[in-house]
Amino acid sequence: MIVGIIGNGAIARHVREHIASSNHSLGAVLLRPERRREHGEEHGGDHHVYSVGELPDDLDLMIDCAGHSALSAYGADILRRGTNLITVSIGALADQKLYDKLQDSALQGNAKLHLASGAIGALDCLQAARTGQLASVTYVGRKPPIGWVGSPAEQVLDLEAMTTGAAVHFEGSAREAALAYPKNANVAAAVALAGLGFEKTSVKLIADAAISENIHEIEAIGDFGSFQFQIRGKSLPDNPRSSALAAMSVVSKLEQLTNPIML
Ligand SMILES: NC(=O)C1=CN([C@@H]2O[C@H](COP(=O)(O)OP(=O)(O)OC[C@H]3O[C@@H](n4cnc5c(N)ncnc54)[C@H](OP(=O)(O)O)[C@@H]3O)[C@@H](O)[C@H]2O)C=CC1
Ligand SMILES: O=C([O-])CC(=O)C(=O)O
Repeated sequence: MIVGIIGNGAIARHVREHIASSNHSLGAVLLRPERRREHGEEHGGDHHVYSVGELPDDLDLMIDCAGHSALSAYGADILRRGTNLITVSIGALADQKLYDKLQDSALQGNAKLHLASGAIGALDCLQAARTGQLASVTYVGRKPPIGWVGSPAEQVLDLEAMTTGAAVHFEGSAREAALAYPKNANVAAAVALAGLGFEKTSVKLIADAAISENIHEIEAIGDFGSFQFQIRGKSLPDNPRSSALAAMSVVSKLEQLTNPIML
């Protein structure tokens, strides 16, 4: 496939490395229009483009690795032009207007928006469990203080001074979490979409000085029984906020779309 990527950050770089060593080829890297000045006007060997209109016609797939504002800015136009899109910015779907717009655009363009599972697992279990009755789903996201820098946690905690202990800085619904923490609570949105929805999924976010990994936990109870899931994810070397598994889940989704037999 000829694949385009939105963004040039930690997740995007991981995905680009995979594409470079696969049978796929990179067709475009979509960056903010402001970046055009830094890179010059030409579309050099880096495949840089600065708007959806500049994307090549022969793209088979776009991958959003750039966060909520990018999905909001480009997602609908990409889907409307008939290009399938993988996104890791799942929390953006907590905005119901954006959700509806993306859905309408996908239908108009006969394209699909594929959600990468991100930094969490067990979403298949939740999806199956919700076809029976799900009584409750709670998600707890725990990161070292540095993982919350730039988030609303800074308004209630002195993250830099936090060298011991753990502190809850958010408790509420998955919708509130996903909208307030666009770089940190995409997992809350994934859990909500797989299970009980944005309102009924309870979320707790914790800064924990005693850990070095991003720990995500789900507890679900329903007609199926109950499960507890915990993952201790290493962060990407160039972004302590983002788990490596989130980038790997994008690669996995790309493979799912191309392999003839896939779980
Ligand atoms: N589903 C999940 O479990 C997870 C999801 N995520 C999501 O993935 C996003 C990216 O993570 P990561 O790669 O670690 O972040 P980085 O900060 O390393 O990179 C973000 C990249 O996106 C670009 N970007 C941001 N906004 C726009 C925009 N409006 N248009 C074009 N480019 C844009 C940035 O460009 P510039 O330098 O110009 O700003 C930068 O290249 C996170 O913000 C988060 O929302 C992250 C981790 C887990
Ligand atoms: O990468 C992670 O560990 C989780 C994350 O940032 C998110 O949910 O947005």
